[in-house]
Amino acid sequence: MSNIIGDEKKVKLILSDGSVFHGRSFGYEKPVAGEVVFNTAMTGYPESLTDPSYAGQLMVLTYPLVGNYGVPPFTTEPNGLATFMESEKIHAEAIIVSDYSEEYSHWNAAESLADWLKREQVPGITGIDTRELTKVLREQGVMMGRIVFGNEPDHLPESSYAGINYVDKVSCKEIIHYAGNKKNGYSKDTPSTQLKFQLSNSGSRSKKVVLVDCGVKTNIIRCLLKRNVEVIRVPWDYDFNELEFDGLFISNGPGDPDTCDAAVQNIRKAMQNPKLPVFGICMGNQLLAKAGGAKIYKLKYGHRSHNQPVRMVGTERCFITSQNHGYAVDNNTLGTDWEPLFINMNDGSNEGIRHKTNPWFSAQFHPEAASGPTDTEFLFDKFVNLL
Ligand SMILES: NC(=O)CC[C@H](N)C(=O)O
Repeated sequence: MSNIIGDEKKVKLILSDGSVFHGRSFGYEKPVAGEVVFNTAMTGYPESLTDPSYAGQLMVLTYPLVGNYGVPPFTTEPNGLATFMESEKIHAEAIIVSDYSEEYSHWNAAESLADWLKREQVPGITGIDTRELTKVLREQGVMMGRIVFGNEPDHLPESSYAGINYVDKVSCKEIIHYAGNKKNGYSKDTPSTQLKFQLSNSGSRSKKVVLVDCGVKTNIIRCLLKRNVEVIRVPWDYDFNELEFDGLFISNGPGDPDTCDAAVQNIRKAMQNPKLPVFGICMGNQLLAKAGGAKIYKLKYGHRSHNQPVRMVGTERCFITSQNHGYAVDNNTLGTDWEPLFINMNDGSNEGIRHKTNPWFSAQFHPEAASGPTDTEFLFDKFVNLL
């Protein structure tokens, strides 16, 4: 076996404030730049790397040991969805870890993280003091960074994150239909969740949901399909209003929601029907809020982890949630017809909104998890029950 440490090339992470972190390469070697963000989850690197919401970002994992359970095989279900990944490829620009483990062991592992990164041409760097790096990002806020190999010059072309429409880069390019899947079983709504909307009919025809694909994670589609709805996945800027459908879902997606005006206009048009059920997740929360007239701002260092506590407004119910976002809805700009649905218990920021009378709601966190806790999956039941 080759000595991976011996073969590793020296590599530098250079932050836009001038700080430099030295490490070693274990993935593909090409210089990259992106927004440096940290994720404090202890597991889930295959899901996070393939989450399209990480496009344009260099992902720092604060959990020190990474790679020890390898990477699952890339297989697809009959409907074309990836079985174990959140999309068909790695979307993060790079992964930055403290202690990469070349040795791996897991019943479902097909290859090492290093081999996967090399095949997908994504850099991975190890030996980085990720505690120190995270302290810098927490104190100064997220910033741009570059990864430079060996003796290459320190300067890559200028790059930025804000203002770039990453959604357009990762959204599907044409409409994709998925039939609902009765077989997987439809879990009934939890009566105790206290998120009450009037239930509409529950006829036998399977309901159609338009899914605005801003960079949708596989498990969101799966969570809808297993509740036996038909999903019509449309490109982020497609005007779906001419289609025949029973509910609107707005997906997660990378980057700055202020670059997604076309989607906001289409959502606003759909909201002319006050009875249409609408549910959004993450970027979907931000776009629904924008369609309702609210404003978005950028958090200092975002929420990326498996243990973000949120409280359902008007109740004492708290949930531990999976999150990945850098922007947030400004609660103070919500119109009088809207109210916060969830609040983050660490920093008080918005974690979801609801309309006071119409069946429109959204979550800033990820009820579909993948990876992370599944405690809020009942929100899909709420949505499907409204159809
Ligand atoms: N996961 C997401 O949908 C991210 C939403 C948005 N791009 C943000 O960073 O805030």
